[in-house]
Parts: sequence; C-alpha cells; structure tokens
Amino acid sequence: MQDKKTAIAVIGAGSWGTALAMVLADNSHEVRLWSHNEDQVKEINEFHSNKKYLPGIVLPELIVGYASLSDALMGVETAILAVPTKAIREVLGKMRAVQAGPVIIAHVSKGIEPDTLLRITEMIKEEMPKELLKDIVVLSGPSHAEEVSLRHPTTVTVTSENMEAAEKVQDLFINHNFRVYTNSDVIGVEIGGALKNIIALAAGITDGLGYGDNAKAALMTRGLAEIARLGTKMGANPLTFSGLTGIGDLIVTCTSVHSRNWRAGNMLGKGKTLDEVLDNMGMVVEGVRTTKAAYQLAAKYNVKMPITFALYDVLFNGKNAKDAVDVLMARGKTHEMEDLVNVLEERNMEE
Ligand SMILES: NC(=O)C1=CN([C@@H]2O[C@H](COP(=O)(O)OP(=O)(O)OC[C@H]3O[C@@H](n4cnc5c(N)ncnc54)[C@H](OP(=O)(O)O)[C@@H]3O)[C@@H](O)[C@H]2O)C=CC1
Ligand SMILES: O=C(CO)COP(=O)(O)O
Repeated sequence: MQDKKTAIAVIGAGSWGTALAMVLADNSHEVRLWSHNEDQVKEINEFHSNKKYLPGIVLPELIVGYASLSDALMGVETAILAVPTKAIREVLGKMRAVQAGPVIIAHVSKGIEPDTLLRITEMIKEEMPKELLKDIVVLSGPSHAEEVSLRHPTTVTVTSENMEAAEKVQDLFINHNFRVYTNSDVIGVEIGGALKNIIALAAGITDGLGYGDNAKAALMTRGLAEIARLGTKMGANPLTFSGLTGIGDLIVTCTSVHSRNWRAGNMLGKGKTLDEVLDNMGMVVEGVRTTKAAYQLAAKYNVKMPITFALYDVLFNGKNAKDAVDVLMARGKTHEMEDLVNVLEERNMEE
C-alpha cells in the first residue's frame, strides 16, 4: 500500500468527481477538487456540499474546492480526470497550460469521441505531451455516484498500459466500501464502459414503452454480444466483457433509477423528444454521443451492431421507438454466438 495523505487532484466536480473525491478523502488523502464554477468551489469549501450533483451529502473536510487548476495540480503525482467525454480535450488543454511536471492521469469517463473514434486514453495521448504525462490509468465499473457517496459497497476495475500505475491508483482508492480490481485490457475496459450506455438508453426506451423484463433481458444480452463483437475486433480480450466493466456495468446502468442513460431512454420511450430529454437532465448523458461513435465504429470495423443502429435511427433520424423495436424483432434468423466466434477466428488467422 502507498503512504496515506497523498495530495490528489480531482478535475471535475460533477457527480462522479465528487463521489470519487469522497472515497479518496475517506482514505485520508488530501483531495483538491477542481471545478470551473467558482460558486461551486465556494459551496464545497463553506458548506461541504455539492447540492446540484449530490444532494443531501456532507463532504469530508479533507476535500477542498479549487478554482485554480494550477494550484490544484501543484506537486501532485496523480490527477483524476472526471469530466464528460465532450469536455476532455478542453480540460486537458487547460491542464497542459498550467502543469509544472508530469502526472499520472486516471480518467473515469465513459465515452468514445465521434468522428475521430478515439477512446479516452487515445485522446489523452494526443493532447498531453510526454513530458507532462507519467501514465494513463482508466477506472471503470458498475458504480453510481449516488451510492458511492452513501458508502454503499461498490466494485470497480483499474487498467493501464503500465500495470504498476494501475496498482498505484488501486491503492489510492481501495477501501472497505470501494473494492478496486485490476485488469490489463485497456481496450476492453474502455469499450465496455462506453458502449453499455447505448444499451442502457435502449433499455430505458423499452421500459418507457412498457415492454417489461423479457425485452430488457434480451437487450442486455444481445447488447453485450454486439459490444463484445466490436470490442474484440478492436483488440480487446473477450473475457473482459464478462467482468465488472462489461456485464457488471451493463446490469447497473440498464436497471438502476440512478442511471442518466436509462432515465433519458425512459423519457424517449414515453414520447419525449431528444431535445426535451436532454434539457431535462442537467447532467451528462454520455450514451447519445457514444451511439454516434459506435455507429461509425461498426462501419469502420465491419461489425453488425443492430441495437446500436436501431437506437441511432431513433436518436438521429426521428424513427419512432416502437417501430425500431419491430425492426429488431423482424431481423433474419441467426446463431446466438456465430458472429463473435467468427471475429475470434478472423483474429486468430491475422495473428
Ligand atoms: N455519475 C456517475 O455515477 C458516473 C459517471 N461516470 C462518468 O464520469 C464522467 C463524468 O460524469 P459525471 O460526473 O456523472 O457528470 P456530471 O454531469 O454529473 O458532471 C459533469 C461535471 O463536469 C463539468 N464540466 C462539464 N464541461 C466542462 C468543461 N468544459 N470544463 C470543465 N468542467 C466541465 C461540469 O460542470 P458544470 O456543473 O459547470 O456543468 C460538472 O462539474 C462521464 O463520462 C460519466 O459517464 C462514470 C461512472 C459513474
Ligand atoms: O457509468 C455509470 C454507472 O456505472 C453511470 O451511468 P449513467 O451515466 O447512465 O448514470
């Protein structure tokens, strides 16, 4: 285990950054929680709360709000990057401008960038010069901020191209309520975490349509099949999809009332438009942009992703949600595992 009382910067004071800051503070670390919103920084320091994102939660005093990114990063070895995927490049640009030396960036976001089709690790590599970057670590898994902030038992996974860095981050976070595993499959962890949000949106839609548990179980199982097909083609270990960042996160996001993606889908299923839904949320719904990215990735890697395609039509082509489900159910008959087996065989032949 590492020495306690390490100073750690958490960049982004939304639901997840704040909940993770609490875990670090519970482990006696000095937590510098940076926000671009000065009023929020004042609230954190004066009232030890972050009402917009974690209502009713008292923050430990070891969490100090920072409005200055340069002060927050001064002398830290590790920065936890906890902003939506859409904001990552902008925030990394700000970090680049003020960082005095290299840091380990542990990102906790779940998305893929549309058009570039980059995973977040790849975006970080593009944005951060080598002299400012020690290592990149990914922390992901079934973990709603609302429950983590109540210190309910939670399990997550950390991964990195340098497993020593992953283990360092594991040591920073692990405690009695928050169990952290390691996994060396960066691609699988990032793809599973990002793409489960697509399936959660779809599960919310079928729940909103009143379709019940059979439909949701079908979406989750067939959703995981298409995530595994794409991820494996991209180089992931297929076993990762049966772990915490695969089926684990899929279960929690498709079944929890805390999930923003499930809630957004639910409103769509009940007839709201995408704009109405997003205006209503006040928090990031990563699955919307990720659906666009996965649609593009499926074309690039020539992988069948029928649920992603159906959702794409609902979100971006104005297709009626019920009609999209009908199209999915009317597809030609197929073998349950054939496509994944084919992907694995193709991969073996290439190796
Ligand atoms: N919430 C959860 O339970 C979990 C979330 N995640 C992932 O963590 C990531 C962050 O999500 P989460 O914390 O929930 O999101 P929230 O919507 O709760 O909060 C986002 C935070 O990022 C800030 N932000 C947005 N844009 C910028 C920007 N351009 N510059 C600086 N700060 C910015 C927001 O500030 P402002 O208030 O000003 O908008 C807010 O503080 C997502 O990828 C999500 O999928 C992963 C696991 C669990
Ligand atoms: O990733 C999450 C839980 O593991 C959070 O999911 P939502 O963004 O749908 O709330």
